[in-house]
Parts: sequence; C-alpha cells; structure tokens
Amino acid sequence: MLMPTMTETWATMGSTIASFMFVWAIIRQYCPYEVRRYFEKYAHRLTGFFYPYIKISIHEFTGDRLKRSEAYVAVEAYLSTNTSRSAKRLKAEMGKDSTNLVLSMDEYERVTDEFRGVKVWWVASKVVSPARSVSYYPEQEKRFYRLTFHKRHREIITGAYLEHLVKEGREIRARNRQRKLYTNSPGYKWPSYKQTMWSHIVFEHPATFETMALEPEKKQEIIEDLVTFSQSKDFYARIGKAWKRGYLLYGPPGTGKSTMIAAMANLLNYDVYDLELTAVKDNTELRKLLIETTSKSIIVIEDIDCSLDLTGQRKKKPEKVSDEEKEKEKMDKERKEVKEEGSGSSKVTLSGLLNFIDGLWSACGGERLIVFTTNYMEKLDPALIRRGRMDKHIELSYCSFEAFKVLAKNYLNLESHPMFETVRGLMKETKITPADVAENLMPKSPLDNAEKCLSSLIQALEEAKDEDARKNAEKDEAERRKTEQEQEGETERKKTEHEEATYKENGIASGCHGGI
Ligand SMILES: Nc1ncnc2c1ncn2[C@@H]1O[C@H](COP(=O)(O)OP(=O)(O)OP(=O)(O)O)[C@@H](O)[C@H]1O
Ligand SMILES: [Mg+2]
Repeated sequence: MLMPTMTETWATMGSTIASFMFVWAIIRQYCPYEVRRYFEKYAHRLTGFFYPYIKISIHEFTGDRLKRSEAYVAVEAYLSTNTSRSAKRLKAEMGKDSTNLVLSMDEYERVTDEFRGVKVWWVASKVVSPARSVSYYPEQEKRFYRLTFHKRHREIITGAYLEHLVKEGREIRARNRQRKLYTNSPGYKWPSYKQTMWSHIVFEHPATFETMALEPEKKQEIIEDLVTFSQSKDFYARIGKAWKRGYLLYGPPGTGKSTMIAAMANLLNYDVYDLELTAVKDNTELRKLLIETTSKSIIVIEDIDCSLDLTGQRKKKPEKVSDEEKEKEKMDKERKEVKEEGSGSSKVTLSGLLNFIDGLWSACGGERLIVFTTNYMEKLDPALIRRGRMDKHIELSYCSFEAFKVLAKNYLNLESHPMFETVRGLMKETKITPADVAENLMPKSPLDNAEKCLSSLIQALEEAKDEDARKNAEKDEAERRKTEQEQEGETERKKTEHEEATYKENGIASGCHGGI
C-alpha cells in the first residue's frame, strides 16, 4: 500500500476543514436556533478530543455588572508591561502625575508570555451585542481577555502563574495609578453595560498637611489618626468592623475644610469621590453610587447641612431668633436654592444616608473614609454625626498665631519677622479666617515684598477689629434701647394699674355716699 505523502495529508486535512466550514455555514444560515445549539455542543466536544489547549476567559464585568472585575483590571495592568514589547497595536493612557504614558494592548491584539519556561497566549477581545429595540441604550460591548495554554501545563498555569499575574498586576497598578477626583452628575441616565455612575478627572490638588495652617499638635493628631486607619486592615477584621472611618469637618467658611480633604487624599494616596447629594435621585441610586466606589478612597459630602433637608427631626426653633441667626438662615436658604437649581429634586432621605454611611453595603470594598463638611454643626441631625458614623469630629476655626506662622512660611518664606508681634497682638483681639490671612499674604504684584504683605494683613486685622467694635457698639445700643423700652413699658403699666386702682376706689366711695 502506498503511504500518502505529507502534501497529500495536508491537502486532505484542508479539504475536510473546508467541507466542515461549508456545512457549518449552511447550518448557521438556515437551521433554527435549537438545531444550531445542538451542532455547536457536539462540535465543541469533538474538537475537545483533538484540541490540546485550554482557554480561560476573564471578563471586564461579571455578576452584578456594576463594577469592573478585579481580575480583569489586574490582567490589564500585568499585560501592559508585556505588551509594549511584543504587541503591534497598543492603547496609551496617561500615567501617574501625567508624566508618562502607560501602554496596554489594543482590542483583538495577541501577545505571548512565558512563565517558568511555559509559553501562554493572551488575546484582548470583545463581543458586541446589538442594541435592544425598545431601549435608550446603545449597543453593549463586553470586553474580555482570553488566556490559552497547553493542557499539559494546566497545574502550573492555573496555580502559580495566575497567582503571580494577580500579584504583579496589582503592584503595577499601584505604581502607575493616577489618583482621580470623581463626581456624580445630575441628569444621569442609567448605565449601559460598561458605564459607571461617576465621571472623573485626574486629582491634582497640591494641598498637604505641611502647607495647612493648623496648630501643630492638632495637625499631628489628625495625621496619626489617618495613618493608623490606613494601616489597620487586620485590626478592623479582628474587631469585626468594616474598614472605614467617618470624619466630620466643621467650622466657618474659609477655615480649610475642603483644603483638608485634599491634604488627606494626598497623605494617604486615595482617590476622592465628591458626592453631590442633590443630584442623587433616591436612596437606591445612592446605594449604587456607593457600590461603585473603590477602596483607598475618600467619599466627600460637602456642606451636608444644605445638601438636603436632613434635619426634619430637629426643626424646633428657639422662640427668639437673633438678627445674626436670621441672616445665617437666609444665607443657607439661598445656598440651598442655588444648589438645587437644575439638579431636579432628590428623594434621598436621612435614613438612606445613614444606611449609606454604615449600612450593610457600606462594608463592600473597605479602606474608605467618609467625610462630611458643614458650617453649622448644630443643624445636623444627631443620628447623622454620632460617633461610630462620624468617628472623628474636627473643628476648623479662625486663624491662630501658630496657624498664621505656617501661612507666613508658605507664602512669604518667613519664619520670623518684627511685624509678627503686631499680628499676634491683633489676632488676640479679633478673629480672621485662614482664607483671609492667605489672601492678604499673597503678593499682588512682582514688587510686593514681605513687609507690604504683612502690612496688608495688619490693616485687615485692624479693620476687622474696628468692625467688631462697631458691631459691639451697635449691639450695646440695641440692648440699651431694649432695656429702656422695657422700663418705659413697666412704668406705663404701673401708672395704668395705679389709675385703675384709684378709679375703683373713687367709684366705691361715691357708691357708698349714694347709698346713705
Ligand atoms: N487652614 C488652612 N490652611 C491653609 N490654607 C487655608 C486654610 N484655610 C483656608 N485656606 C485657604 O483658603 C482657601 C479657602 O479654604 P477652603 O475652601 O478649604 O475653606 P472651607 O472651610 O472649605 O470653606 P467653605 O466652608 O466655604 O467651603 C483655600 O484655597 C486655602 O488657600
Ligand atoms: Mg469648602
């Protein structure tokens, strides 16, 4: 019998494959879905006998579809180091500090990797499912990576290789991570498959605790608290508490609450989620936003007192409201109105927010800070700010002399100056916010030197002192008038009483006369 030559074998295989493809094309074109499924099933089994490779798919979104899968993100980062060498089509994204471009493989690109002498293949791919006919959503893309390797290496690849890949992927991500500032936008539509509810920009705020004007002991205490938190994963696990911590920053406008949030993020290298509560439709949407936040992040709700009407239980007003309080209320109302403009009304309730902070869902992810800021702590519901929810209350107040020295160092590069004594004296007599101090210390022209800036600050302090004196005088005058009016009223009342008594006496006396 004649043995077939190599060429003949190839030709036979080729024609078998071609016939198979032809039959398959006909089945796909003309057969009903059930028949197609049947053929697919058996075709897979058949090829399984001869095909010596194993494939593992890692999808971008799995299960609940709300969060990118960690495995996918790790593979993406891991391959980014590999692909720049062997892939031909690459995607580039800005890396940490906007100084370098991070490369990753483009869709449908294939690369090889080697681990302990074993070769594997990676391909980046996606399936596009068509848009649903009755839907606002565009077509959905489901991206995934597929790993292929020979079945004789199954153990090493599914064990040591995948472990090594996840570990390295995480490290690369941490190295290249650009911190982000997220915000939830109003008018948000429900996400398509891959969209998230947050939009982001690169977080580049320069504030640090070093540049913050605060008393040194207070600053140190806050830094220690934050660092301890970030290193306490095991501790939180041991005591059975979710790894998160709430901070309430309160104080007058311009005392550094927002600046401190940026300093916190820079200290711990966390992302910031700036949550605009008035743009959140309801409690369900709030929970979804929470689920989408990542670990190593700060979730911020600024001006919590004006975010929503969360103070329902504390509406009892004092009987007498001073002019100052009236003015505060008016300002709040205006701010609230401005915030609510265009954002549609929100149905987030106090209980929804409480659940957001420490409900069951709040534990997902871990390593998160929740920070509220307010100008009026007394307006917040006690339930919202009790310890355990807002674990640490930090008051940021008017500028002290110690805080001024930090600003003088930052702005003027001065550690001491004869004019400092005048500033110290005036600061004891009047109040000024760090924002106002900073503004005065800022040179306004290239010719402005330290003396000019310090003079400007001293002038501002003197003006503030005069203003205080004027306000005090007005207050005293108002008090004096009030006392005078009260006294006049009292005299008038006594006079009337006296007249009435005299009238009664006279009437009785004249009645007696008549009777006799
Ligand atoms: N403690 C501080 N240290 C350094 N700079 C400060 C401090 N407080 C305020 N500033 C300066 O003042 C500006 C305003 O401060 P910031 O926005 O942090 O105040 P705020 O307390 O958040 O005010 P608001 O209550 O109005 O939101 C900042 O840009 C910063 O330069
Ligand atoms: Mg602020």
